Amino acid sequence: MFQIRPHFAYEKVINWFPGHMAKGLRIISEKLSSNVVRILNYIIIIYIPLSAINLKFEEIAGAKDRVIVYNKTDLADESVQEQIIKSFAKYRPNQRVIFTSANVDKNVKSIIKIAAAKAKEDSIQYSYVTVMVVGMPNVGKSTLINSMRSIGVHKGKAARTGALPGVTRSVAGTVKVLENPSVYLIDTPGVMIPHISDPINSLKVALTGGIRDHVADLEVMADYLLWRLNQFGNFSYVEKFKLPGPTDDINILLQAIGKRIGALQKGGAVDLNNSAMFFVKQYRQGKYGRYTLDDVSPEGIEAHFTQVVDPVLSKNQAKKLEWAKKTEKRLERWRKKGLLKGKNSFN
Ligand SMILES: Nc1nc2c(ncn2[C@@H]2O[C@H](COP(=O)(O)OP(=O)(O)OP(=O)(O)O)[C@@H](O)[C@H]2O)c(=O)[nH]1
Repeated sequence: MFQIRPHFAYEKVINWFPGHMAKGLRIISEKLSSNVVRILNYIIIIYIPLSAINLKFEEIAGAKDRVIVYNKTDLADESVQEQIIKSFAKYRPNQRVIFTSANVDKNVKSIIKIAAAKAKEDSIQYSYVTVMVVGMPNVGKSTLINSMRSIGVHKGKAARTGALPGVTRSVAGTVKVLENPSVYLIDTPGVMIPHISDPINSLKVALTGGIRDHVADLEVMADYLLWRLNQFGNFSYVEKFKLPGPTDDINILLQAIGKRIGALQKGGAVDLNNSAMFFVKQYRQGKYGRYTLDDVSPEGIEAHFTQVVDPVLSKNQAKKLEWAKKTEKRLERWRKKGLLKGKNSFN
């Protein structure tokens, strides 16, 4: 009889934080702390609205004016948007949230309007506004920049896009997206969460395309996807791959997929990795419906903000304060010894 596993057992954490991301994060942080960037466009992929919040961005953004852009709305459950708006109103009342499908220019104009309003707000002090676009890999940053440019100044592509995560590898120059008032954008490399602590969250990020597939295990991703589809009561894979009925066994499904698409090895055995890749890619293209993988019930969101986001941010804040105090003490010692002139310059 068909039964779904009560829990998905997975203990490994998939972490992907290559050197270009660490460097990108450093430069993003420097530019943000200068006055060059006045708005931060923080893009999150909608089908993991909570797991994809990169607390590193939250931390370095500080009080900078920001717009949270949930992109790829064409691939996720639309009813989730209302829940997200409510939760931001409660936990982040100063942050604006916008839902876009950058690949078809949907709702992109709203972001240009926000930037234009900011430029007009203090036009005496500034003659233009610069918006930095940040987000995890593959969320659609470059696509959004191209879309804003096409809508705002009717010009073609400025940023390279690609289906693989990690296409943009360095912080680029500025791209003009509006003439009057002048609005510029800065594209940045996708920066992954430096250390994802929850194994299932890391699996979700990999499944939705944020981590290069060779770093994660495609068969495990496919297994998790199957388990979630079964949970949602979505058995469309049965007909698609001519199975006798639903299954909770990824091997049965991958065998069927391999035979159907001809993913076979030399001796005729099914190539499980290629079959898994086919299944996962189809999901990423929205071929299994529009599902959100995080728990976005009011309780789920509340738990995320109060038990995950806020404790991590306040812990990091406390660490920073402690570090600042230690530095001040050290400088004071050096000043007493006569090693420092004035506030903190050396003799
Ligand atoms: N379905 C859908 N696909 C999108 C959307 N926006 C972008 N994409 C696709 O997502 C993939 C990644 O887009 P990019 O714009 O290259 O993403 P990025 O965030 O710049 O990627 P990195 O260079 O890895 O940081 C591309 O295949 C885009 O066509 C969207 O709103 N909906």
